[in-house]
Amino acid sequence: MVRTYPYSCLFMWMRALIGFLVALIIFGKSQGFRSTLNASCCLSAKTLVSGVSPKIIPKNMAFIIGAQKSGTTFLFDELLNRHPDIRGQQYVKNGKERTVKEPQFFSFPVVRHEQFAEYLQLYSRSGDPQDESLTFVDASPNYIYYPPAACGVAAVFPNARIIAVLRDPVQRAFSHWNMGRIRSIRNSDAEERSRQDDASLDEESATRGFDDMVDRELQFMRSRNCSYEASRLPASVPRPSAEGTALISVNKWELGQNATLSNVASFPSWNECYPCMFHCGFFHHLSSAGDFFNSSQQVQDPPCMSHRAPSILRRGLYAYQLKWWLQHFKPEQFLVISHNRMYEDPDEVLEQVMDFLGLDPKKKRLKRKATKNSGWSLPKPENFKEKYHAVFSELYRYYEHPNKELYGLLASLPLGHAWGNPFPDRFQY
Ligand SMILES: Nc1ncnc2c1ncn2[C@@H]1O[C@H](COP(=O)(O)OS(=O)(=O)O)[C@@H](OP(=O)(O)O)[C@H]1O
Repeated sequence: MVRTYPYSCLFMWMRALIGFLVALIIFGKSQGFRSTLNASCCLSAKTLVSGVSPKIIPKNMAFIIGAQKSGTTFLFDELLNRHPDIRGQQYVKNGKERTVKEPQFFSFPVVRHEQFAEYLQLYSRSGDPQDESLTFVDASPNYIYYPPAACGVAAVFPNARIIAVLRDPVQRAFSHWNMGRIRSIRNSDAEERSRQDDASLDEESATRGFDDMVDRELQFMRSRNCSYEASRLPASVPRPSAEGTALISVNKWELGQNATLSNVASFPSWNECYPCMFHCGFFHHLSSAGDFFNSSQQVQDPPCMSHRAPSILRRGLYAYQLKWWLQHFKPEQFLVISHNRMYEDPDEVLEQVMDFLGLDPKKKRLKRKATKNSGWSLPKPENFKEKYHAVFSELYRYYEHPNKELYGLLASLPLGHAWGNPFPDRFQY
């Protein structure tokens, strides 16, 4: 038998249905950012958080996301020194308590909740995660560069404080190359060392000099239309393909309302340019981040490998990396610090960071004279000023446009206040 409804009843139902749909749209709008994130992003909050006791998830997390070689070690060490409510991951080695600066947990898209539990447990060794006066810090300077990190952190710590220290990208690139060079010297055995030219050593490509590394990476970026040079990327240049994997799409955060980003439309986003870092072939087969380092898969996917190494120039393209992070967090969650300012006036910058983190001012430890050169400060090769003079000049020209984009981005956001002067326009020896 077919039931019929009087019009008034039908009207009520329709009203209820419309009300329900409106509520759904409103709710969806407020949640849309996050649900899109979970659906299409590298790391789902549900996967991670399920199976982990909420009691071990810190109430306050802060992330020093980079950039690599920008004084992040100094910043992390000094924060721990200057405020008792700052905590890092803690573990015991050879009977001694140690603090981990760089957990690097969110750099990898393949992580399981067991590993997340382990990540959290190391924090809970240094304090009660539920204690709201404490701030737990993860200072992994490669987070700014790896797209999965932004969505991973947002998925589990949506209220996190994000700190970025940015250094002149040319000096940063050189410091990075120099670190690889020195590591390579330390790692290679004596016989190997005697055969190699000291200045040409590098961890990723053991015999390359700085100029060679720069050339190689520039060519790679240009071949993909992902060098972010204004002269090379007119609006008509086709956007890079997704390399067989789904492009990551997230709704834009409210950034657009205030920001006046000059040419968002003509440049591919950071994750469009390097989508491989999300779903890279070698990541598919691995069950843990640890496996990555040991796996032979690393060499089985050459196109993806070139996304990872070498990357001394790409790591200095801060504007595009920050725009990606800004799609996951509100602008007021960020503090961007100029490396130069931190070097010139470490006390003032550290005060600013502690205030940003909302730490109890009464508990600040007595101001101590900061050691200017703590962290990694490595000997530079002889004759590097003469040897690399031309390439330094070329790089200052190269970064002119990306830096301009960065300054525009910072000026248009409420985080601009922590920023100092623009980067120097020549190499400071
Ligand atoms: N106070 C202060 N202010 C600014 N810069 C400083 C400071 N202390 C150390 N440094 C320099 O920072 C460089 C190391 O950076 P990181 O600690 O971020 O390196 S790492 O990514 O963790 O390897 C490294 O740069 P280079 O010496 O050019 O390699 C350090 O000398």
